[in-house]
Amino acid sequence: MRRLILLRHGQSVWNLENRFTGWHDVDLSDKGRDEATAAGSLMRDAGILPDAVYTSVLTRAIRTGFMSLDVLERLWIPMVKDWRLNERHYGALTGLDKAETAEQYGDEQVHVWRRSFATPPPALAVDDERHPRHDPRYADLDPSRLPATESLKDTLARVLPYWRSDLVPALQQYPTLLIAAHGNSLRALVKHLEGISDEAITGVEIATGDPLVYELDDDLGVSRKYSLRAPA
Ligand SMILES: O=C(O)[C@H](O)COP(=O)(O)O
Repeated sequence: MRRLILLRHGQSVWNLENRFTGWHDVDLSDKGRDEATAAGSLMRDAGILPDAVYTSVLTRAIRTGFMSLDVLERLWIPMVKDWRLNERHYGALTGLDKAETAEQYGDEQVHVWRRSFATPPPALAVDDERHPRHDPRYADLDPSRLPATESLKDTLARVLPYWRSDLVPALQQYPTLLIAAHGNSLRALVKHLEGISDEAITGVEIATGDPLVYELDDDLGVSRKYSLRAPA
């Protein structure tokens, strides 16, 4: 049996401030750090010990993976960081207050931007300092691959090739694989793993700091799924 643990990072400072975050690199809040440590304790208490961790290139996910492994005394396992596990890019909404944006554009429009499958938020201009072309961590990537905004569909379109090229081989190598990532990059993975429709995925939420365990058969089909914070 293979095990995949999906872990959304703990609360970030911008989650706390209710701001659209996306690819902005904000760190964990104090509560988020506690959640990351608690996620490690949940894995330890369940006897679920990751053999490798895959994460994004954003501090809140990296630190969540690191802090949970620290509890497990497994900081020595391989840690792979890849931009394709980043949060969905929030485009021109990046940094805005979610409640103020809802007052300006209406709850319905903001809900469409946040949860519709295929409608992306307004895009960033290339010369906007928030555009990933200005961030040195993406300097080695062909600029045409860098998003100026993303819907969940766009996020899936970068996560899925990475699943096939890197995560599936990693699962074949490591019996228990931890992915420490983000609400929407994980929703994209969950959609694929569970075969959730474009409509139904709009209602799927992933809690911060709650390790979701997928037990997978040899063909990587899901045989069982449970949350470590609220086991069924
Ligand atoms: O990027 C963000 O702002 C959050 O991490 C996820 O936001 P959402 O709940 O609006 O998808």
